Amino acid sequence: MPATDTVHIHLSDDRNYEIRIGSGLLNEPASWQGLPKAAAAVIVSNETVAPLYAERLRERLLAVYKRVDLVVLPDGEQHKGWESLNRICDHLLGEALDRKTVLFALGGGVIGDMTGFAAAIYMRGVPFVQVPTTLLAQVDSSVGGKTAINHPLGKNMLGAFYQPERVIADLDTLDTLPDRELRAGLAEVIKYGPIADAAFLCWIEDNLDALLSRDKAVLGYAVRRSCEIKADVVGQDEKEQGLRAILNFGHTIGHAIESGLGYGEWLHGEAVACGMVLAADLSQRMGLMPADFVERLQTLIERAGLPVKPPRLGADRYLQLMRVDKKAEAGAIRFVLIEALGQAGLHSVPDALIVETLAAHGAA
Ligand SMILES: NC(=O)c1ccc[n+]([C@@H]2O[C@H](COP(=O)([O-])OP(=O)(O)OC[C@H]3O[C@@H](n4cnc5c(N)ncnc54)[C@H](O)[C@@H]3O)[C@@H](O)[C@H]2O)c1
Ligand SMILES: O=C(O)C(=O)C[C@@H](O)[C@H](O)[C@H](O)COP(=O)(O)O
Ligand SMILES: [Zn+2]
Repeated sequence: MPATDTVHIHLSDDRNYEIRIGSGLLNEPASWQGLPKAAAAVIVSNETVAPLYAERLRERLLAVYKRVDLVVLPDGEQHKGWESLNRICDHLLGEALDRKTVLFALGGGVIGDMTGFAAAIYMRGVPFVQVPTTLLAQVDSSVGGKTAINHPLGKNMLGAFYQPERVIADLDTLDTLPDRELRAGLAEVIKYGPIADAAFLCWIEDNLDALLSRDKAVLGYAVRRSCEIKADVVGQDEKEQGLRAILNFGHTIGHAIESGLGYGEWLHGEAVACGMVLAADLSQRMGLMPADFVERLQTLIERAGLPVKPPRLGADRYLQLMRVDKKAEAGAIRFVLIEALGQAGLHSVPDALIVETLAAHGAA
């Protein structure tokens, strides 16, 4: 049996679940035992991931379920919308699959978010399991139950909070991940340092080269520590009434970049990386953090091969895009700012200061 790290996420009403992390977990029969009983399972994946891992997963699931279907969606952030969601629902309804059917999201965050949303709405809710195959999905999107699709006017604007039954993060699936996607995943790993764990930020700085060269033990620790931090935050504030917003550090500008450019041109992790640099700068301009913090974070993000210079969409366009951010209230844009290393909070920022910051970074 492969070495497995298990992180527990504690939620109200006995909805706790496990995040299992390790090499070879896809092949491990125990990964798929003890899930809700059902006649059928459906693997949802995409054109890139399905040929790599779907057959292996299907074989394992056939030991548990009489029937295992596969729905293969087109690949890409631009396909995280109604059409793909309908494809999943069309299959479930077309095959008359019952409300016990278990969905398995096999892929990155795009597949995970859409499969979770389909699970939330099909017959008002069927169980689902996250099988994340990107670094980003293993450290972030598979955990915590945010499910969604994009709308042309805003990122993740249609969705539900709906928790998976279990998360199975097989580190071996990262072997086939393109370098650009690995770096994008590192953006969300880096995020956890400034918002929640100063020591983890130092660890990332010290281990960045090993992460980039895909040292399995180092990657495993990054996944585990990230999941621990996220599980702790989500356990305290599942539906983002307050604390959970810290996980959105870098996302106010990040999401504006993604939707402003049309989904898919910048990867989510790339947009978040750049958004974190600007949010760090805003933290300084608001008098919360010293200038050397901004330099430190920017240096790390650059070392990770991630972008730090935002696209020049113009200040008005950025403001327009950010006013539909889910954290905005009564038209006021709110940012997650760093208050001390390892501590963050939600702050209203005057438009003039946002414009000044955008201009300083060549975005306006
Ligand atoms: N729900 C959440 O809490 C949460 C958190 C962070 C991000 N997200 C969402 O996640 C999405 C980004 O996720 P992502 O970065 O995983 O992108 P992604 O799902 O688009 O996957 C990235 C690319 O890698 C490919 N891929 C996946 N696994 C692979 C593997 N093992 N080998 C080779 N190729 C592989 C995919 O086909 C895709 O081309 C965004 O939509 C973002 O909004 C959600
Ligand atoms: O889990 C969360 O909460 C997060 O904010 C994690 C983010 O990395 C993620 O991109 C999330 O989907 C953004 O949430 P949204 O509510 O701003 O759409
Ligand atoms: Zn994110």
